[in-house]
Amino acid sequence: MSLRGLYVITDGSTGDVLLRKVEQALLGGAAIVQYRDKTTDSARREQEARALRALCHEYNALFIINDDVALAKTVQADGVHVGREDSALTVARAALGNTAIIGVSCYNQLELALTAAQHGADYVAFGSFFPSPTKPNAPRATLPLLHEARAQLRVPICAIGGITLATAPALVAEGADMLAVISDVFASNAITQQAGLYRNLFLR
Ligand SMILES: Cc1ncc(COP(=O)(O)OP(=O)(O)O)c(N)n1
Ligand SMILES: Cc1ncsc1CCOP(=O)(O)O
Ligand SMILES: [Mg+2]
Repeated sequence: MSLRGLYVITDGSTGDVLLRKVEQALLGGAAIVQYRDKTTDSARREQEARALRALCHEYNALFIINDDVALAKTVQADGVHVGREDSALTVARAALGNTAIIGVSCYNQLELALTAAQHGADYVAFGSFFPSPTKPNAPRATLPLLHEARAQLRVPICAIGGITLATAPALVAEGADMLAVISDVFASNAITQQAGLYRNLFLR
């Protein structure tokens, strides 16, 4: 299990639909799954997180929780993803320990990524690279930023935001280790096939 490949992020589906969609993405070769649920339904969130963890591990994929360090700890997720509105990296690390994977959003700021890497982030994420149907107001990152980040950083780099199969190859060519995708995988009516096309970008 490595920090490379297709990184799918759940789309707000719940229950059986959520599990079915994620399993389809795993069948297509998703390497990492992030549970992103912005609701406050803590009982459902915990139940879904436990089920997703088990499913991901069946497929040898990593399971990451968005935002919620406490939930990541409760369900023994592989890690957590935090942004500027969330727990600080140091707080997440103290809660989850050294073996947890902690990813940090760096938007379009290389300085944030250099600091995160220095403080022990396991990966950094830049984006949104393209207009995102999921998060239309996200800050915009550019391919030259990604190029410069690749030159300066040794930690794995994740690209996110409005990614499609048309734009994905350029991100990989500029040094993205992971492509984080919501809509272009989960809004597809052939999720497994779509995930497989992303997975193929990482074969070497
Ligand atoms: C892999 C990955 N990269 C970036 C984000 C965005 O995180 P954040 O800025 O905290 O925004 P929300 O996703 O919490 O709305 C992410 N979730 N995953
Ligand atoms: C969470 C997040 N952060 C920046 S863009 C984004 C959403 C990505 O979703 P999509 O792949 O549908 O653009
Ligand atoms: Mg967040």
